[in-house]
Amino acid sequence: MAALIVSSARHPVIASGLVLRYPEKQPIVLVACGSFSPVTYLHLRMFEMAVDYVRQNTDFEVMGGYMSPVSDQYKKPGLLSAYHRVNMCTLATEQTSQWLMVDPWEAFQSYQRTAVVLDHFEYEINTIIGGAQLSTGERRPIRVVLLAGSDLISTMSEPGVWSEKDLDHILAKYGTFIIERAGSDMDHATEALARWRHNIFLVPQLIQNDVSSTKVRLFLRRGLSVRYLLPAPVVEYIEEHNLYTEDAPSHDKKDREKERSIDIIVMSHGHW
Ligand SMILES: Nc1ncnc2c1ncn2[C@@H]1O[C@H](COP(=O)(O)OP(=O)(O)OP(=O)(O)O)[C@@H](O)[C@H]1O
Ligand SMILES: NC(=O)c1ccc[n+]([C@@H]2O[C@H](COP(=O)(O)O)[C@@H](O)[C@H]2O)c1
Repeated sequence: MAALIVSSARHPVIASGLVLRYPEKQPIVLVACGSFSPVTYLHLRMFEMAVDYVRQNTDFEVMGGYMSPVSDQYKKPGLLSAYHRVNMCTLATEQTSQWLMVDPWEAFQSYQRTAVVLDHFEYEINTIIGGAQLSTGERRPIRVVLLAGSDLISTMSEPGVWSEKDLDHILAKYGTFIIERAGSDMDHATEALARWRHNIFLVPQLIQNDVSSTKVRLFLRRGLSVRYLLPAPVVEYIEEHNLYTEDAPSHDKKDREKERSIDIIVMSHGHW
């Protein structure tokens, strides 16, 4: 499918046929699903944290990392058009990394559940590309693994957000690396998911950083600088296209609370 072929053109590992460097390891790719409105350094850091965790604690080898921006039909408050979100993710990955990519397949169509998105990656990487290649020429399937923050995983215990069938499909077949997120308790996030424990890897955030897209959007609306919170080409893209200046306040209670708390901090420092 075009999505991955486009990405592979600039990806040395995929361009060379996804060659497994350590044959004794199990090859994996990391897939992060989300709004990325806009992409922040924390989104990129999630992948680096997962790779450090993989090296130190597992027998996996990470062959690549993908961001998969959600479709416009997700209709989350503050969700800019897929066109701009994919462009920003592309700038962020192309200019900062050799192994991170954006796959636009999910973004430019109707809303797709995460289980379906992971199946798409599984098909593209194993059926179309043929998985990983060993130096002997032998091929080995690559496991697709979901990469997510603990706030997203905690929604897996909320009624009505994920179907039981999808949860089993995602956690039994693929598994997940969960990145600790400030304000979202990891134990709470996973307590209802114990039956898939063997496929859930908890990655602690050793340097606390709670940058979020909601905060970045709020800063932009208030005319505050977001430099050094996002990759410079993304900041320039936002300025050039005058994005997020008229972002509507969120309808979501949790997001409104986040915005209010930032407003209080900013006002107490006398910015307006
Ligand atoms: N600061 C962070 N720490 C850990 N995980 C994060 C952080 N920011 C985003 N993520 C994770 O990145 C993925 C994509 O998130 P998404 O774009 O929906 O981010 P968000 O920053 O929470 O957005 P918004 O603020 O618009 O709700 C999710 O799995 C989310 O949990
Ligand atoms: N049932 C599902 O497949 C399901 C439920 C909630 C969120 N998600 C995904 O999680 C990602 C992030 O969502 P939020 O930005 O709402 O946290 C999105 O890609 C969304 O599609 C999937």
